[in-house]
Amino acid sequence: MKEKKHLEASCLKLGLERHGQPVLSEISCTFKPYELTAVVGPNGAGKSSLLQCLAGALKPTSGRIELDGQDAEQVPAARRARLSAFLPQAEVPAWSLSSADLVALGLLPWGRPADREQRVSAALNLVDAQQFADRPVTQLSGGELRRVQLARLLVGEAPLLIADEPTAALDIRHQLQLMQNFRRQADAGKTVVLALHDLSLAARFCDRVLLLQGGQLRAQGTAEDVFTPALIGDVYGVSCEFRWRDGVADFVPLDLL
Ligand SMILES: Nc1ncnc2c1ncn2[C@@H]1O[C@H](COP(=O)(O)OP(=O)(O)OP(=O)(O)O)[C@@H](O)[C@H]1O
Repeated sequence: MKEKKHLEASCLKLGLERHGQPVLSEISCTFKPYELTAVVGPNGAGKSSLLQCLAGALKPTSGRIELDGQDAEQVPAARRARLSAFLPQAEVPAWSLSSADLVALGLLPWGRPADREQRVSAALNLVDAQQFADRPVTQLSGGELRRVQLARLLVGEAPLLIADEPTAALDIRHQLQLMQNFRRQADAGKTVVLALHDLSLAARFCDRVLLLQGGQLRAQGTAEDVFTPALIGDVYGVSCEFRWRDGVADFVPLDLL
């Protein structure tokens, strides 16, 4: 089957229960090609659960995910693996693979492409991790390992990229580099969905923001729509300011409410 360059993913009244507790309720939203979407919200709001449903790692309890209008549950697993690439929030390597071999796992849905080594090397370059290529992943620092895992996400050709808190372990240079990478991926036509805690990075790089609270979609829209002191103050329980300059927002949390 012809590989897709672009993919639209939708959640239709998505609901999820974990251990009998509702953690997502009636979430309806669409992720489009050329768009970088940030999923934000307090701890436990349901960001990871939503991303896991989108990636096919969790099965919704109600509602559904559609990929270009087709019910995702009807898409064969091998095909779904070529449509979306997913980086979970925390992933501890179980084996002592080299970084290059870990990155190459991101190419598995496409078999063993002839230019595998060049692709792995290019992906490691994207995250400034080429110097770790031969190093066992068990001998990397937390942020170095995260960059190698990000290279695994970026090495393939999936039109939908999903990453859960990709910047969390990274220093500021590598956070900026990574967000620029994701921006370029979206500008080239990919559908990019990131769970983020850093509201300034979300405002600066993302086209759309989904704000979750208690498993519900509290707001969605542009950063200007969603990042108001009243709404963010209410959802996170902090007084705050957004200082906008040329489309760049500095988010300043001021005090607990
Ligand atoms: N493996 C699990 N089993 C049962 N409940 C879970 C599991 N993982 C998460 N939960 C619950 O699901 C809800 C949503 O969690 P989720 O991890 O999706 O939130 P989150 O917004 O990603 O949070 P954080 O910002 O802390 O990563 C929480 O109430 C959490 O306690």
